[in-house]
Amino acid sequence: MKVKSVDVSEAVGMILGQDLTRIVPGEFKGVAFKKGHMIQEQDIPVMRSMGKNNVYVLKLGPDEIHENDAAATLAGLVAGRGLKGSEAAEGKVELKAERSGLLKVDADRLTQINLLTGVALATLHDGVLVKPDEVAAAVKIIPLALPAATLDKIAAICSGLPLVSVVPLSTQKAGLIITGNEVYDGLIQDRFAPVISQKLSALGSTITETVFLPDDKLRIAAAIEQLAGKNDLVIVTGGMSVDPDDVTPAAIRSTGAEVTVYGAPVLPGAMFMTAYLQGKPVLGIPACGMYARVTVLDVVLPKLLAGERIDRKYIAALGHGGLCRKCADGCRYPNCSFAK
Ligand SMILES: Nc1nc2c(c(=O)[nH]1)N[C@H]1C(S)=C(S)[C@@H](COP(=O)(O)OP(=O)(O)OC[C@H]3O[C@@H](n4cnc5c(N)ncnc54)[C@H](O)[C@@H]3O)O[C@H]1N2
Ligand code: MOO
Repeated sequence: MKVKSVDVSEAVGMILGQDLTRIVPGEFKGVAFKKGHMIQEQDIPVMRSMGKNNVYVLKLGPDEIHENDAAATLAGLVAGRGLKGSEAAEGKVELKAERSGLLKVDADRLTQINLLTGVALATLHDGVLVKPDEVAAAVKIIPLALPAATLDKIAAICSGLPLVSVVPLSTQKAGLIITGNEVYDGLIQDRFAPVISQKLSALGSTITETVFLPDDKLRIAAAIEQLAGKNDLVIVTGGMSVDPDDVTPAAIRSTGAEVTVYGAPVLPGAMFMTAYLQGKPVLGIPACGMYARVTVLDVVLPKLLAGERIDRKYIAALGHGGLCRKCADGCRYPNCSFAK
């Protein structure tokens, strides 16, 4: 990168090599044009009014890319579907969500890119829900000009596979089974159904049918099979722990469903179960899902609705951050460390 002095009238399209300060007594003193700015036609009279008839410009070498061009290229390489890039300015491009959905980030390749000198790529956490127009990631080029070879390395890391994307949630029908002798017999009023219904509808899905059953393994299993036949998803609440009356895990198993997880390193929600009955998810939700503001269900549901399989490895990885802080001054989830 070389610096040379040119007449401002010849500087259009060239890159300014220094900050230009403008002073209007009593009104303004500050940087009018920043180093790295690509000089535009309309800048010329302003520069002349500042007494600048000649300016220093940067001449990029054949293997150097201006920060804005490099940022735009980097953004294009890393962004997958559901994201749109802003105009590059000061070496930065923001990637905004085009729609609401689940943010997917490949954290390993993200680190590989950030290990390269001169580039910075920051994202929200993998697995968070984003709203339309929310900034989900930002790329920044650190020097004024980036070696072209760095972009080649990034292209190789991305190799056509986007690193960040937004996956829309599908609208699903769910069947709900509320277990518990005390609820079934009317000794206490059900408090679970409204909570599950609200959590699903907040994500655009619905409960089509709610069935109340005592702690009876065979009856719960039969209801699971029946509801799985009519819905995309079955949710069973209560009876998930270790008391003699806690028969929900055994009922789910007895349908022949493949249990991928029983026991999650997420508190609240440790006694959670995920199983698949003929490909349809069956979720066992422990009683904490009824009173705790946020549990493992809030973490898993968006993922499920984005079409992902809930397997043991995914649940095991939630352990790092899986402990809720139970903030005394009010819950801020999802803007906190829980299950990130
Ligand atoms: N010895 C152990 N005790 C407990 C364990 C354990 O591992 N060992 N786990 C604890 C954890 S963690 C949780 S969470 C709960 C899990 O509870 P369950 O899913 O088995 O829930 P239940 O025993 O069926 O009920 C507990 C409590 O909640 C009331 N309940 C249940 N469903 C409803 C409903 N639909 N509406 C209103 N209230 C409901 C129920 O009446 C009980 O009072 O277990 C811990 N204990
Ligand atoms: O399933 Mo209980 O999981 O942690 O409160």
